[in-house]
Amino acid sequence: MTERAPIVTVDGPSGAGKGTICQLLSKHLGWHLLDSGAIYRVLALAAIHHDIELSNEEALTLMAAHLDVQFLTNTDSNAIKVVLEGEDVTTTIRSQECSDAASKVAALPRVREALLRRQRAFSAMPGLVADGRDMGTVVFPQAPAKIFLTASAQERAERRFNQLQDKGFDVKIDRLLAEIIERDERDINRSASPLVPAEDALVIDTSGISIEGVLALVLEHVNKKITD
Ligand SMILES: Nc1ncnc2c1ncn2[C@@H]1O[C@H](COP(=O)(O)OP(=O)(O)OP(=O)(O)O)[C@@H](O)[C@H]1O
Ligand SMILES: Nc1ccn([C@@H]2O[C@H](COP(=O)(O)O)[C@@H](O)[C@H]2O)c(=O)n1
Repeated sequence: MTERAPIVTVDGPSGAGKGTICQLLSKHLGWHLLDSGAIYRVLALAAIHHDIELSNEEALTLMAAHLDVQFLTNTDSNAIKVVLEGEDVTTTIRSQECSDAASKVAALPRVREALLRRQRAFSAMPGLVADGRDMGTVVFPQAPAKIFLTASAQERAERRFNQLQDKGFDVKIDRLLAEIIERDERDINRSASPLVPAEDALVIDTSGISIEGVLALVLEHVNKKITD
């Protein structure tokens, strides 16, 4: 019988620290990493490139099933390089336009359905750390360790502000806060796979906790559920 890879799911709203924690955790454990948000971002970018309306569920579902995308992991840092139709789009998909477009295509039920198999294919030995909105509820409901990271919208906007300022972008905190609230509302209120903690998830409010502090809490839970 083939052994099932252990899975840790990390869900939560934008800016809660999922990507940061998942990269550190996957490196620490030596496990694979799924950045499911990047899949929705890539699909949104492909739609923009091919002039497909972000509400055209039929065309987007077809595109989702045939998307020519590669996720290449840097073995030193576990950072992921994203290649769409032969082009490195790692930075492009992080733009505000792609964030907004991704949350629009992600609200379409058939698009989500079409991406399920692609996401589940990331599960492989020795294990998987899966980052997203519905990893613990829909994509990997059988995962033994589930985490839901959150923080106040104000704190998440401030984190994003610092992140973008460090990269040299001219950003306004009020605009970032409004965008975070708008994206939260769309993710929480959609009918398909809404953003909600799995019943068996450990919810961690990371407001005022350092990245190292959050990682320690996550590792404690993972050790209890999986590696102990
Ligand atoms: N606990 C924390 N304390 C302070 N800053 C943090 C913390 N966690 C993450 N950050 C910082 O917040 C920013 C956003 O974090 P990250 O990209 O990991 O969030 P995310 O939940 O993956 O967001 P998204 O879903 O939009 O991709 C980064 O600059 C990161 O360094
Ligand atoms: N499992 C997921 C992951 C992401 N989304 C949607 O994609 C948007 C971008 O995700 P990031 O994590 O990269 O910020 C996000 O706002 C969600 O709308 C999703 O629905 N399910």
